[in-house]
Amino acid sequence: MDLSPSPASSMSTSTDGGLVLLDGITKSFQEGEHERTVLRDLHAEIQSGEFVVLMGRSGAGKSTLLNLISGIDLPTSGRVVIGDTDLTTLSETERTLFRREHIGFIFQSFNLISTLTVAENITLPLELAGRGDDKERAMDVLDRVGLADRADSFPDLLSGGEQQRVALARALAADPLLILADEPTGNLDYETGEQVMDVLTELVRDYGKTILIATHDRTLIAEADRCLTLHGGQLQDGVPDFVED
Ligand SMILES: Nc1ncnc2c1ncn2[C@@H]1O[C@H](COP(=O)(O)OP(=O)(O)OP(=O)(O)O)[C@@H](O)[C@H]1O
Repeated sequence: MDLSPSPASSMSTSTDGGLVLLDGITKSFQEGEHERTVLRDLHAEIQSGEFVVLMGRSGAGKSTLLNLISGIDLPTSGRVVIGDTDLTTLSETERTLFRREHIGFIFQSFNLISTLTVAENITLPLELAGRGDDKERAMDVLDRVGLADRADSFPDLLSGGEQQRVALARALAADPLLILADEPTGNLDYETGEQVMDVLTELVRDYGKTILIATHDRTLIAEADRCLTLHGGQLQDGVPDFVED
């Protein structure tokens, strides 16, 4: 497989337009002598351009699933196919390269590098993906999240909401086809979380991105094309009928 950097838009989707295919995913963790199965023969497909919200009780396996889709972790069995690439056939290094090029990940805890400026936090992943030190691109996405004037600041000087907006800019900068967000507003107060989600929703729509967001925030369901709920190790279409923890 050729993993050399290429425009993300060149990645083809499977013949029926599916961008993400989860085919019989089972994920178990060893806990001492016991094996704990979190995901069990899970099947799902996400189409290119879809905005999907992932819900489920605490401990249902949302982070586990996002880690499998991003190739950070591997399933115990089953296939994770992104476009025409089966991540389960790649080495760890190949999965890292694939992730840099095609997937933007937004974490609950922002995960910015405190010793780099805001702009450098955005250009570093671009450099790692072989796209050079693209300051113009960094300034463009920073402008879109309303933080162009903070480009030379260090992340610790920014508020939580501002730091998460930088993380959104970083996720979008490499022009990935797929964005994964793991409770992106979990560390923010309600109002700031709403502002960050407004920016994220607008950018995802404007840039035509496919996004899967794990969240407990039911207000996001109205923004989404589809809601998937993790329950009993499997994905169900629709809104959870239980009260979230
Ligand atoms: N590396 C690991 N080793 C062992 N168990 C793990 C590991 N990662 C996750 N788990 C277990 O898998 C289950 C699902 O965890 P996960 O973090 O995916 O849930 P979640 O739905 O994201 O929860 P929350 O909404 O609280 O963030 C939990 O019981 C957790 O303890």
